[in-house]
Amino acid sequence: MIMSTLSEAYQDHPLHPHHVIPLDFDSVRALPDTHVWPPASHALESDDRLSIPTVDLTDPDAGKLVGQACEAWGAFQVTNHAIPLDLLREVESEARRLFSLPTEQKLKALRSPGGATGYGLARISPFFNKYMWHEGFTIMGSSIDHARDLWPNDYQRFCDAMEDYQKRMKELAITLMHLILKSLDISEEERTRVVSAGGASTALQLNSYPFCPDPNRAMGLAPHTDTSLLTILHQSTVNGLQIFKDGVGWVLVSPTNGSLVVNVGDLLHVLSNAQFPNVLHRVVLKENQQRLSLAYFYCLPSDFHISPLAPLNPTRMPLFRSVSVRDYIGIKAKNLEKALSLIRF
Ligand SMILES: C=C1C[C@]23C[C@@]1(O)CC[C@H]2[C@@]12CCC[C@@](C)(C(=O)O1)[C@H]2[C@@H]3C(=O)O
Ligand SMILES: O=C(O)CCC(=O)C(=O)O
Ligand SMILES: [Fe+2]
Repeated sequence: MIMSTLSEAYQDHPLHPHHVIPLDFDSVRALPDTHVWPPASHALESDDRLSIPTVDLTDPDAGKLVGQACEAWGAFQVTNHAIPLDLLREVESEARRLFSLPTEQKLKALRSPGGATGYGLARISPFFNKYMWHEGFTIMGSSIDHARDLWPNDYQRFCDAMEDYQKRMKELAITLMHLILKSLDISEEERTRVVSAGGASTALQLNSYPFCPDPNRAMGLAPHTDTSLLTILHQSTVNGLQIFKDGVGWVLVSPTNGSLVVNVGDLLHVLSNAQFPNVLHRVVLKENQQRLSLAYFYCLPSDFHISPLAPLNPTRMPLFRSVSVRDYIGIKAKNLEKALSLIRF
């Protein structure tokens, strides 16, 4: 069976170049009005009682703990995940090398309006009337074409690091997906059908939040949910990621050395019949330094039809109609966070 790639699903929804081309961050001395946001509502400092759970993947109870975290928070951190610290450092350093290039050089790898990969603003940009203080670089599989445009004589190091990282992240995503679906009592056959389809449809997003002259009035990444099944996030040492918990508000997710943040995305929310919240999150700029993050999205191919998986807990009635990933991406490209309500019965 030929799985259709995720990038095909974005071709039908081209963005206006204004929503692709980032600001020339090097040349700005003051925050332009186009980038001024109303003050972000305050977030609670996380402490042991009020932070996403941390799960040690070598814990014999890891499956149960991961299931509980998905249900209560739609997010958790993992430790002992077997991703070498050196690899995390290497990829972060290559990402830093990329974003440190002069703007005109980065624009050589600009994402095309209907494209999915390359340098540019976040896809959610058109839904907001102000621009985010953010630049991203999206990779799906090989990064060689864009890397060659950026560094004609020195692209191999970048490509090797990104390839190695995606390979290791895929293994971790598969492990996590099996644990999570098992916690929902999904049969092994059904788990394998979903998880192996996902392997063909992944993306790695390098995020940079450049040094900002007025961080309290800017927005790093506006509140959003990820479209993925799950997202595995590595954040550099700079604070900024916050997640929204119903009844509590915005909670800071502080970077802890070597642990990775896992978010439930829209697709897993649907498969779980809304048992797992697709976590709303944002990035604020509070600190006076550049922030980097690496987000690995484990998705499903665009011809995959998503609907709640049996057995259906807790209601035993499916809450969503079946829709292809391609159609869901189309609905989200037009409606953003209202997309899920449009596929709900
Ligand atoms: C697979 C993907 C998820 C993503 C769109 C993309 O094609 C690659 C970029 C991803 C990203 C990263 C920043 C936040 C986000 C909402 C966005 O605008 O681009 C996500 C997209 C998503 O989850 O829908
Ligand atoms: O930078 C971060 O911490 C979050 C990034 C993110 O939410 C994303 O890439 O979807
Ligand atoms: Fe995100």
